[in-house]
Amino acid sequence: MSVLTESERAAALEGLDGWTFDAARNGLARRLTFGDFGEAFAFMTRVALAAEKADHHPDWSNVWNRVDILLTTHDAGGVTARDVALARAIDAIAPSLP
Ligand SMILES: C[C@H](O)[C@H](O)[C@H]1CNC2=NC(N)=NC(=O)C2=N1
Repeated sequence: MSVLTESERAAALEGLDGWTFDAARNGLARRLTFGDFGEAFAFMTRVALAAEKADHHPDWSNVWNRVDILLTTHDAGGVTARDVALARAIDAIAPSLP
């Protein structure tokens, strides 16, 4: 899996919801805020299942109702189509939460 070019990455970002490119960490970043910890963790559980199924995993952290996600492909050293696919899956999960 090869790292996307700058223009491929920019095009991918246009189709995503609330993601930016974090140049310092070389990944796609999104922060989500929920009503409380339970909602945040329910979201993380669903993302974890999708990530495991795809064998592609987020770098992320959670503080109470906030989840910070960074998607990068460690094996390739940057953003690949696998990160874009996982970002899409996360976007599909996020709005379906109560
Ligand atoms: C062996 C296995 O396919 C790899 O280690 C996978 C697992 N999940 C992964 N997740 C991410 N984000 N990057 C990877 O390079 C990666 N590699």
